[in-house]
Amino acid sequence: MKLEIRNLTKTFGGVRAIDDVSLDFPSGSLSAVIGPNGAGKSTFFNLISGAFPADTGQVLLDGDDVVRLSKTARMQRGIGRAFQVASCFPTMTVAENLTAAVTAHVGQWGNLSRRFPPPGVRERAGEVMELIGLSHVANVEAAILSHGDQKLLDIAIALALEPKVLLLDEPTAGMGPEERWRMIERVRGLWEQRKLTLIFIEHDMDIVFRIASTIRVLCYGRLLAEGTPEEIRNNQSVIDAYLGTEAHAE
Ligand SMILES: Nc1ncnc2c1ncn2[C@@H]1O[C@H](COP(=O)(O)OP(=O)(O)OP(=O)(O)O)[C@@H](O)[C@H]1O
Repeated sequence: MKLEIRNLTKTFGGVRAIDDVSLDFPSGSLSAVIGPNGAGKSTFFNLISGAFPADTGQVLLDGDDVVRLSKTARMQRGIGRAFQVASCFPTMTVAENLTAAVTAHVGQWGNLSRRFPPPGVRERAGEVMELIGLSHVANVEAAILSHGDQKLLDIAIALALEPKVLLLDEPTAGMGPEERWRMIERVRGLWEQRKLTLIFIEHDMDIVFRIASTIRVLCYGRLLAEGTPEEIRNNQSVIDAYLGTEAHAE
């Protein structure tokens, strides 16, 4: 699914968090959004997912403007999102969390409190678990998972809703180097397998340069540059505003 952003703007008080940003994300593309702290990256995701209303501009999904739709309606149209901080039910197991997400997705909220999920739901939850590599912890409570597995669960919950466009806000935040690469390889695998239009925010430039085919740089709410890893690495304004500083180091 193709995502096009047209002249998107959002202000908070006097701050232009996103300032007239237009960007195209072709169907099946893998893009990174980078930029210094406070550049507007999370706000950009919030405007796409519908967590915040935009002041002006359009969010087009395969040509249809969804900017006035609610978060839930956008989710139903195919926009999925996983967060910096895991958003699962901590006292439920991995399998239960996914079963709940799939049940909700198939419009069976009323069934959530029942002992047995509706037909097909358990299988679908199992598929997502397999796909993301969490089957070995299916019966473990979310709260006691490792940090990396909690993030994977968060992505799995987003995937249970069968998104076409997936937004990942710092999927590797807080992970050690080894766990980080494992996570990113899994994300790349998902993107390939599901033919997702995937957009991720990331501060680790090694990861960004290694896996993104296109990089978009935000700075003070504006689009500073976009291009291939090679183009961005050599872009003087990006070096001045971001890469040449320590701002991207965690
Ligand atoms: N809910 C909000 N209310 C008021 N101001 C906000 C809100 N959300 C973001 N802002 C402001 O908008 C600007 C952009 O913030 P945003 O969190 O989108 O940046 P970011 O690039 O994601 O930063 P970071 O890399 O630190 O996560 C900042 O000046 C921030 O203070």
